[in-house]
Amino acid sequence: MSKLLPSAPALPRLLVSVRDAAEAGLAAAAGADLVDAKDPARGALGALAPEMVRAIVAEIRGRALTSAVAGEPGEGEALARCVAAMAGTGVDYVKVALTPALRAEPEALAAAARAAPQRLIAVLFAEDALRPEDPARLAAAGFVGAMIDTAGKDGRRLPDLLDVARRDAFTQACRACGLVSGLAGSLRVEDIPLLADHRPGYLGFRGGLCAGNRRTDALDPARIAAAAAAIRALARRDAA
Ligand SMILES: O=C[C@H](O)COP(=O)(O)O
Repeated sequence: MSKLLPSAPALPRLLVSVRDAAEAGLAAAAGADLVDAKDPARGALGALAPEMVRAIVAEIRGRALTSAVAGEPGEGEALARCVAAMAGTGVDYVKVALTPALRAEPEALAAAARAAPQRLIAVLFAEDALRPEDPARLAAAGFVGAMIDTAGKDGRRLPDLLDVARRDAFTQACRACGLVSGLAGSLRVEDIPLLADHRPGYLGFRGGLCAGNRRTDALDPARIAAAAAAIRALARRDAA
């Protein structure tokens, strides 16, 4: 497994959010490319305690890439602090939510990127205004990736909140400045072919891979395997 996520892969990688080491092992064994540490009981970007993230990294032992959520800091100083705390756990990538106001603060963004060099991914929410200049600003500040997720977790999925043109504009803008892009937001396995057409770096899942589609329930290894198989099937579709 390469240590780096490519910004323009032929096929998207599969990100699965996990809440503990047991789920991390299960997700990697079932086919997750990127095991993402997150507390689903604490909203869209709930951070786990650093000790739990260390346990997840230890469980994975290089079988997959790892990422961890550093939360949703509201202002510049807290941003770098949250990022630094998660970067110290040894994860491959740190994900942090950026409000529209924070996205317009170049110094705070650069300080955050310095706290996790070559490892920081911005999370933008589909409910907020997405500005065409966001990816280039993030790349200039030193971020390596940007993803869109949904904040509300109210049953609406990413395709309900962001139309094809806006999803495509986002992934294209990321590729143009060398950022890894991610798409997530209450996705289901059946969304994979549609969203893969935008050529994102990865597709992110939690609820859609849990029993009953409830993100606070346990991950279902059969659903993770089905998502991994759906991504592999894209290669056959594209070759046909
Ligand atoms: O980072 C990706 C996610 O954890 C998405 O969660 P969700 O599928 O429950 O919206």
